[in-house]
Amino acid sequence: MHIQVDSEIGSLKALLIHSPDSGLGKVVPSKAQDWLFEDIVHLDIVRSKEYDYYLKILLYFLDPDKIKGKLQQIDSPENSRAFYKPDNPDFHNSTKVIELQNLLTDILHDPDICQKLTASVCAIEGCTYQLEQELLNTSPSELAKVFISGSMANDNMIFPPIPNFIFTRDIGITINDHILLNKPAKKARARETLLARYIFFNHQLFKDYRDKIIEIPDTLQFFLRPGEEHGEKTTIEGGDVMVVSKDHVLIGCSERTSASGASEAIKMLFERNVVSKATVVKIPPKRDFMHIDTIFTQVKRNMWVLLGSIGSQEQSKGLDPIDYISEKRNKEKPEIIQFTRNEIGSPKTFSCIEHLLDDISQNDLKSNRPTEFIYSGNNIFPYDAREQWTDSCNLLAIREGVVIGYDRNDKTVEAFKEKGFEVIKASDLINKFENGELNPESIENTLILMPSAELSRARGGFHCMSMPLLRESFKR
Ligand SMILES: NC(=[NH2+])NCCC[C@H](N)C(=O)O
Repeated sequence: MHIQVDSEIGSLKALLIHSPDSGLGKVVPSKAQDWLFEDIVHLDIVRSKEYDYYLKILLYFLDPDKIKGKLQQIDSPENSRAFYKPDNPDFHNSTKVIELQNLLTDILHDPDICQKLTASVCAIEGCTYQLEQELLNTSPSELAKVFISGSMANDNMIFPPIPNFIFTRDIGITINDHILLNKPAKKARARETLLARYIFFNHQLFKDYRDKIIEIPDTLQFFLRPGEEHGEKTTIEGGDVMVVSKDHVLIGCSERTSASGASEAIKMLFERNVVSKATVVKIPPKRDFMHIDTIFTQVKRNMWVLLGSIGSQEQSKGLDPIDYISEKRNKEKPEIIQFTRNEIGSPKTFSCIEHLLDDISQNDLKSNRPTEFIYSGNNIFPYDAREQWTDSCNLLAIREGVVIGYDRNDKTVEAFKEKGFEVIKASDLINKFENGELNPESIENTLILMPSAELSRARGGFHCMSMPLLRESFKR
């Protein structure tokens, strides 16, 4: 396995994903908020009417042999979605679109690892010794399901599910040939981190990269502080880390990534020579902005989608006295601080997000065209905020100019069309691929729309639902 990601938009060649497991269908309303869902989702619809399309699109672009010309067969009712079920013998088993659950199953075949991981999971979930023994007698593929869904084969819930495991972006980030593991802010995501750590350090796939995995330790001061709740934990989640060029990484300081998390990450990336420039984007610690990738992502070397209220627009003062009296307008303004490896002591600042993104497009990526911005909800209130909440700004670039997003963000879609983008529903695109009318190589400047009514309730988009491992090197 070759691992290398040096941009947000180079052609995607391999990624880690996790398809919605039965745990998503066990979120209860009283725990939805604690488990970081705002609502409960309908599992069957999330899978067969929504996520399966994501998988088909990914396979068509990354691993077409698995799917091309075979869809009628794959999707025929008598196959009951076997192709999409990780534990089924007819699972697609792509080595480009890689399912985390299967990597977990693989490592659990090693008795030593199985024992250690079972003990660790039982420790963090407070299981009895007897339950631990029972789990040790469970087959690797079943055990992987239990660790992820929290339920035994007989459907008994033994610990909470980890429904956010579908957001593979957040568990780790590939930065060039290194993998930065997360340190989650929320308890609901702790087991995901444990499983991911075991996978990256033990799976054969990553065996050449073990000394390139970066883990962020807690600071000593943290555990010496009195009390149970620590406001200033060292935390970092993948949605806050963006590799915008081979030398430059953005790190959000947000509800999920603390100042010390960002600072430790920068120090380690500089020490190991992974990048030479790191920019911290400090955003308000709000639920709807949980990570920086919920408010902006990249579409092309000179094009970005973002939420206008955190950009320059809102800050410009007009002829209304309130602009000068009220502080409110500036509250959402991010603070942007850029460090370079050799001059940490003299950071540079940017006055607004557009200036930073423009600098990246022009100077890091050497775009020879003016930088353009597409705004959530076409920058019209209240659609800007509504559509950001349903991930209008959280797009996954399959390659430069070809991005995947939700079908529910109508005004943002209009904004894309105004910039000359083709907009096509995933199901139509797949049909056109199947009947030969279109082929993945020739698609450009396109926004692919995924069905989203249920999936969007999980509060993340396709940028969150992907952890790129390999992108074609970005040519400047
Ligand atoms: N990179 C992201 N924006 N991830 C979104 C994660 C959504 C998830 N429900 C959470 O709150 O943790």
